Amino acid sequence: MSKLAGTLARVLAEAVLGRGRPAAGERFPEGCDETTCFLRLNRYPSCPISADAFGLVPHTDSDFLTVLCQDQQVGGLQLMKGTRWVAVKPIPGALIVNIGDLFQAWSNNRYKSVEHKVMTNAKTERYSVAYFLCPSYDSPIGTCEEPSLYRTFTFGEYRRKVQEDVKRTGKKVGLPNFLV
Ligand SMILES: O=C(O)CCC(=O)C(=O)O
Ligand SMILES: [Fe+2]
Repeated sequence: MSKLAGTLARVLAEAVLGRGRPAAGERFPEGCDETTCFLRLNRYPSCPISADAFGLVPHTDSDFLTVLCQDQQVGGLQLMKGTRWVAVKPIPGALIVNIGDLFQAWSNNRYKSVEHKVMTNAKTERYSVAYFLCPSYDSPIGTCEEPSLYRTFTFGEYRRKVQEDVKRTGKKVGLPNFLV
Protein backbone atom coordinates (compact mmCIF):
# COMPACT_ATOMS: atom_id res chain seq x y z
CA MET A 1 0.00 0.00 0.00
CA SER A 2 2.71 2.50 0.96
CA LYS A 3 4.61 1.96 -2.29
CA LEU A 4 1.43 2.25 -4.32
CA ALA A 5 0.29 5.43 -2.53
CA GLY A 6 3.72 7.07 -3.02
CA THR A 7 3.85 6.12 -6.69
CA LEU A 8 0.33 7.41 -7.31
CA ALA A 9 1.14 10.70 -5.59
CA ARG A 10 4.26 11.19 -7.71
CA VAL A 11 2.45 10.34 -10.95
CA LEU A 12 -0.37 12.74 -10.10
CA ALA A 13 2.10 15.46 -9.13
CA GLU A 14 4.02 15.06 -12.37
CA ALA A 15 0.76 15.32 -14.30
CA VAL A 16 0.31 18.78 -12.79
CA LEU A 17 3.90 19.91 -13.29
CA GLY A 18 4.35 18.48 -16.76
CA ARG A 19 6.58 15.67 -17.91
CA GLY A 20 10.23 15.73 -16.98
CA ARG A 21 9.65 17.94 -13.95
CA PRO A 22 9.46 15.46 -11.10
CA ALA A 23 8.08 16.89 -7.87
CA ALA A 24 11.13 16.54 -5.60
CA GLY A 25 11.79 13.21 -7.34
CA GLU A 26 11.49 10.12 -5.19
CA ARG A 27 10.85 12.17 -2.08
CA PHE A 28 7.47 13.61 -3.08
CA PRO A 29 5.35 14.12 -1.09
CA GLU A 30 8.00 15.39 1.34
CA GLY A 31 7.94 14.13 4.91
CA CYS A 32 5.91 10.96 4.27
CA ASP A 33 7.29 7.62 5.40
CA GLU A 34 6.12 4.44 7.12
CA THR A 35 6.09 6.20 10.50
CA THR A 36 3.78 9.02 9.37
CA CYS A 37 1.31 7.14 7.15
CA PHE A 38 -1.32 4.84 8.60
CA LEU A 39 -3.85 2.18 7.79
CA ARG A 40 -7.36 2.31 9.22
CA LEU A 41 -9.67 -0.68 9.43
CA ASN A 42 -13.32 0.39 9.38
CA ARG A 43 -16.26 -1.76 10.46
CA TYR A 44 -19.80 -0.49 9.95
CA PRO A 45 -22.38 -2.55 11.87
CA SER A 46 -25.72 -3.08 10.12
CA CYS A 47 -28.40 -0.56 11.03
CA PRO A 48 -31.98 -1.81 10.58
CA ILE A 49 -33.53 1.22 12.32
CA SER A 50 -32.95 3.93 9.72
CA ALA A 51 -32.13 3.94 6.02
CA ASP A 52 -30.28 7.25 6.36
CA ALA A 53 -27.94 6.42 9.18
CA PHE A 54 -24.34 7.47 8.56
CA GLY A 55 -21.59 4.94 9.00
CA LEU A 56 -19.22 7.84 8.52
CA VAL A 57 -20.40 11.46 8.31
CA PRO A 58 -19.58 13.55 5.20
CA HIS A 59 -15.94 14.60 5.29
CA THR A 60 -12.81 15.13 3.26
CA ASP A 61 -9.61 13.31 4.18
CA SER A 62 -6.90 15.55 5.65
CA ASP A 63 -4.00 13.67 4.02
CA PHE A 64 -2.32 13.81 0.59
CA LEU A 65 -4.06 10.81 -0.82
CA THR A 66 -6.08 7.83 0.43
CA VAL A 67 -6.05 4.35 -1.07
CA LEU A 68 -9.25 2.60 -0.11
CA CYS A 69 -10.16 -1.05 -0.34
CA GLN A 70 -13.88 -1.07 0.21
CA ASP A 71 -16.01 -4.08 1.00
CA GLN A 72 -16.20 -6.20 -2.15
CA GLN A 73 -19.92 -6.88 -1.72
CA VAL A 74 -21.54 -4.32 0.55
CA GLY A 75 -21.79 -0.80 -0.89
CA GLY A 76 -22.35 2.32 1.17
CA LEU A 77 -19.61 4.72 0.09
CA GLN A 78 -20.90 7.85 -1.62
CA LEU A 79 -19.04 10.85 -2.96
CA MET A 80 -20.11 14.36 -3.82
CA LYS A 81 -20.07 14.96 -7.56
CA GLY A 82 -21.09 18.54 -8.33
CA THR A 83 -24.11 18.95 -6.08
CA ARG A 84 -25.12 15.30 -5.84
CA TRP A 85 -24.14 12.28 -3.82
CA VAL A 86 -23.07 9.43 -6.08
CA ALA A 87 -22.79 5.82 -4.88
CA VAL A 88 -19.41 4.17 -5.47
CA LYS A 89 -20.36 0.62 -6.35
CA PRO A 90 -17.97 -2.04 -5.14
CA ILE A 91 -15.91 -3.59 -7.94
CA PRO A 92 -14.17 -6.78 -6.76
CA GLY A 93 -10.42 -6.31 -6.90
CA ALA A 94 -10.59 -2.54 -7.45
CA LEU A 95 -9.05 0.05 -5.15
CA ILE A 96 -10.43 3.57 -4.78
CA VAL A 97 -8.05 6.51 -4.72
CA ASN A 98 -9.21 9.72 -3.07
CA ILE A 99 -7.38 13.03 -3.26
CA GLY A 100 -6.98 14.55 0.21
CA ASP A 101 -6.83 18.15 1.44
CA LEU A 102 -3.02 18.37 1.32
CA PHE A 103 -2.89 17.41 -2.35
CA GLN A 104 -5.58 19.99 -3.11
CA ALA A 105 -3.47 22.65 -1.36
CA TRP A 106 -0.21 21.55 -3.02
CA SER A 107 -1.82 21.43 -6.47
CA ASN A 108 -3.31 24.90 -5.99
CA ASN A 109 -6.83 23.49 -6.39
CA ARG A 110 -6.11 21.60 -9.63
CA TYR A 111 -6.99 18.45 -7.73
CA LYS A 112 -10.00 18.56 -5.42
CA SER A 113 -10.27 16.77 -2.12
CA VAL A 114 -13.47 14.80 -2.59
CA GLU A 115 -16.22 14.96 0.01
CA HIS A 116 -17.44 11.48 0.85
CA LYS A 117 -19.56 9.61 3.38
CA VAL A 118 -20.60 6.08 4.24
CA MET A 119 -24.23 5.01 4.64
CA THR A 120 -25.00 1.96 6.73
CA ASN A 121 -26.69 -1.13 5.38
CA ALA A 122 -29.91 -2.35 7.00
CA LYS A 123 -28.96 -6.02 7.00
CA THR A 124 -25.26 -6.48 6.52
CA GLU A 125 -22.19 -5.13 8.21
CA ARG A 126 -19.52 -3.60 6.01
CA TYR A 127 -15.73 -3.42 6.16
CA SER A 128 -13.15 -1.21 4.52
CA VAL A 129 -9.41 -0.65 4.75
CA ALA A 130 -8.03 2.84 4.14
CA TYR A 131 -4.36 3.79 3.76
CA PHE A 132 -3.65 7.46 4.47
CA LEU A 133 -0.60 9.07 2.88
CA CYS A 134 0.35 11.66 5.52
CA PRO A 135 3.55 13.62 6.15
CA SER A 136 5.10 14.27 9.56
CA TYR A 137 3.46 17.02 11.60
CA ASP A 138 6.39 19.41 11.07
CA SER A 139 6.28 19.06 7.27
CA PRO A 140 5.43 22.25 5.40
CA ILE A 141 2.94 21.63 2.60
CA GLY A 142 4.50 23.18 -0.45
CA THR A 143 2.88 24.32 -3.64
CA CYS A 144 3.29 23.39 -7.29
CA GLU A 145 3.08 27.00 -8.41
CA GLU A 146 3.13 30.61 -7.30
CA PRO A 147 1.10 32.55 -6.50
CA SER A 148 -0.36 29.93 -4.22
CA LEU A 149 -3.98 30.18 -3.11
CA TYR A 150 -2.93 28.93 0.30
CA ARG A 151 -0.47 30.26 2.80
CA THR A 152 2.30 27.95 3.89
CA PHE A 153 1.28 25.65 6.71
CA THR A 154 2.53 22.47 8.31
CA PHE A 155 0.49 19.29 8.53
CA GLY A 156 0.56 19.60 12.34
CA GLU A 157 -0.92 23.08 12.12
CA TYR A 158 -3.61 21.79 9.77
CA ARG A 159 -4.54 18.87 12.03
CA ARG A 160 -4.68 21.12 15.10
CA LYS A 161 -6.99 23.59 13.36
CA VAL A 162 -9.29 20.80 12.16
CA GLN A 163 -9.53 19.38 15.68
CA GLU A 164 -10.10 22.83 17.18
CA ASP A 165 -12.93 23.60 14.72
CA VAL A 166 -14.60 20.23 15.25
CA LYS A 167 -14.43 20.67 19.03
CA ARG A 168 -15.77 24.22 18.90
CA THR A 169 -18.44 24.00 16.18
CA GLY A 170 -18.89 20.28 15.45
CA LYS A 171 -17.66 20.85 11.88
CA LYS A 172 -14.37 20.67 10.01
CA VAL A 173 -13.61 23.83 8.04
CA GLY A 174 -10.36 22.59 6.56
CA LEU A 175 -8.62 24.33 3.67
CA PRO A 176 -10.65 27.58 3.60
CA ASN A 177 -8.90 28.47 6.89
CA PHE A 178 -5.59 28.59 5.04
CA LEU A 179 -6.53 30.67 1.99
CA VAL A 180 -4.26 33.68 1.47
O1 LIG B 1 -15.34 2.95 4.41
C1 LIG B 1 -15.19 3.63 3.39
O2 LIG B 1 -15.53 3.25 2.27
C2 LIG B 1 -14.62 5.03 3.50
C3 LIG B 1 -13.71 5.22 4.68
C4 LIG B 1 -13.27 6.64 4.82
O3 LIG B 1 -13.73 7.54 4.16
C5 LIG B 1 -12.25 6.99 5.83
O4 LIG B 1 -11.81 6.09 6.57
O5 LIG B 1 -11.86 8.19 5.88
FE1 LIG C 1 -12.57 9.35 4.30
